[in-house]
Amino acid sequence: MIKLVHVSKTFGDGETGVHAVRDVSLEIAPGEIFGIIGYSGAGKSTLVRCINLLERPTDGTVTVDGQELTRMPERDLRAVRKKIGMIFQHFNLMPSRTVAQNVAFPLKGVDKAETDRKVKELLELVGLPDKADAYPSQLSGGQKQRVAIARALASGPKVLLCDEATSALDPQTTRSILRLIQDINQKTGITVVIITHEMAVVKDICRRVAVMDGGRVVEEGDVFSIFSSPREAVTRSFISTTSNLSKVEELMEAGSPIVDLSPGQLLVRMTYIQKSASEAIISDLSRRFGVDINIIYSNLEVIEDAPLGGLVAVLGGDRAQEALEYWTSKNVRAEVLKRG
Ligand SMILES: Nc1ncnc2c1ncn2[C@@H]1O[C@H](COP(=O)(O)OP(=O)(O)OP(=O)(O)O)[C@@H](O)[C@H]1O
Repeated sequence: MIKLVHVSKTFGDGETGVHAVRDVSLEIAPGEIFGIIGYSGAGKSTLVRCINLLERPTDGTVTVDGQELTRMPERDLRAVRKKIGMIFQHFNLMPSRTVAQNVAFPLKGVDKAETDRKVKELLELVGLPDKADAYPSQLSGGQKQRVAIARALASGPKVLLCDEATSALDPQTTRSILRLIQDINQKTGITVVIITHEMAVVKDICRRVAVMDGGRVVEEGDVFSIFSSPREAVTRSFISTTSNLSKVEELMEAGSPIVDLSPGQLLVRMTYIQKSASEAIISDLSRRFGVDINIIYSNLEVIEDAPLGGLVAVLGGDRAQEALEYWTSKNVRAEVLKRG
């Protein structure tokens, strides 16, 4: 649905030029929810604005739904942009217009009866059927984003670009907006691109993710693989924000008594590395090898129907080392952090 080939965007030129996006190639399939994550300044917003040519790339090609946008003159892009809806962190609603008028904005030229029908349908879809006559100032942040989503969908787009769409919202409202986007994706098959600096958002809703750093995509893959086997330091640092498993290093540095070991004990971090890993693995290990497992941190959840995450634990018993090897054979990565 979306194909970027060697896309670069430089603002200004010469020594003062800013290379916001550098040689990015990506393919996003129809109906997929794709995440682009990166720290502030990584180039995410610029890249997403290249998808609808709000920014014209300095180099490379952008193809959406089979049409190469980078070859089109500006006047032809207006029609193409109707296929690409966009929502923003600060909603960008028109304050002097009602909710219904905001949603109807992209429907200019459509007759009144059809516009009214469409607006009603969209407000029902986003769960705000009773807010048609309200003004944006009378709405909560989550409700404003729902209106913005309805407006973005009014022209019947095939792609929805979400630029930090939940960054101004509290965690509970974030979840409800992500559920709504997921619901719309499932009902309509719309392709969704989510720009975010929050790994929790990626984990919650995306099937695949690209990690951006310094204008480049440094790592890309399905969410389970990226979480279980990150290659780049920047990816690991994002993942650590959604897990407490790296906190054990802080305990070790601080010399905490929690990580003092008796002779023969092992301090281990285990993480699932493949979807085939089984959740019964801990009790199984304990029974099979007679090891005591004292869990210090655990962070387990289910992504794509497979357990993801792991735990930090102290293993004790004569067969602790053997038990570790058994874990490894069960698609679990086991790192020994300290030996007693
Ligand atoms: N119109 C512009 N003119 C000049 N430089 C720009 C322009 N837009 C973005 N930049 C620069 O390009 C780089 C990437 O910015 P961009 O907004 O794409 O990053 P981002 O990852 O979306 O960060 P944030 O989440 O903070 O918006 C930054 O160094 C920024 O200052």
